Amino acid sequence: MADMLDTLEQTIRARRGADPSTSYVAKLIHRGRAKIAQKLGEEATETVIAAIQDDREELTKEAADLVFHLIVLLADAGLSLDDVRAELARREGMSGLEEKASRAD
Ligand SMILES: N=c1c2ncn([C@@H]3O[C@H](COP(=O)(O)OP(=O)(O)OP(=O)(O)O)[C@@H](O)[C@H]3O)c2ncn1[C@@H]1O[C@H](COP(=O)(O)O)[C@@H](O)[C@H]1O
Repeated sequence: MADMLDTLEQTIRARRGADPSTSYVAKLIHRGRAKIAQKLGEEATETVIAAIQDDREELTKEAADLVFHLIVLLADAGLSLDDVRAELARREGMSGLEEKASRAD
């Protein structure tokens, strides 16, 4: 079965050039990188609030919004979830100290 995030990423990529009046992804990308980043920041804040309030249902919804907007931002920047996976896999193969040093580069 295809991973849900991979399917969503494909849909987001396909919607980038769609009509902004019918596609939220197209509308957001049309508004530019700074707007996408702003939305990601808002969703991150809402996720943090839900976590602090220990509201598991709201936390799940806000986390979904956060991941969705992160994929939109990555797509707009010409990056993909595979790039993030590769970075995480690279870190997994390192010792803790090596990983910390590589992030400081
Ligand atoms: N997963 C999502 C998804 N998650 C969140 N959102 C949208 O993110 C927005 C966040 O809510 P806000 O109130 O913060 O934003 P807003 O008021 O709509 O926008 P602003 O004017 O504040 O910028 C809402 O409009 C949600 O509908 C999503 N919009 C689309 N998708 C999926 O993305 C795919 C492509 O969607 P379209 O581009 O609309 O075809 C489809 O598979 C959709 O299911």
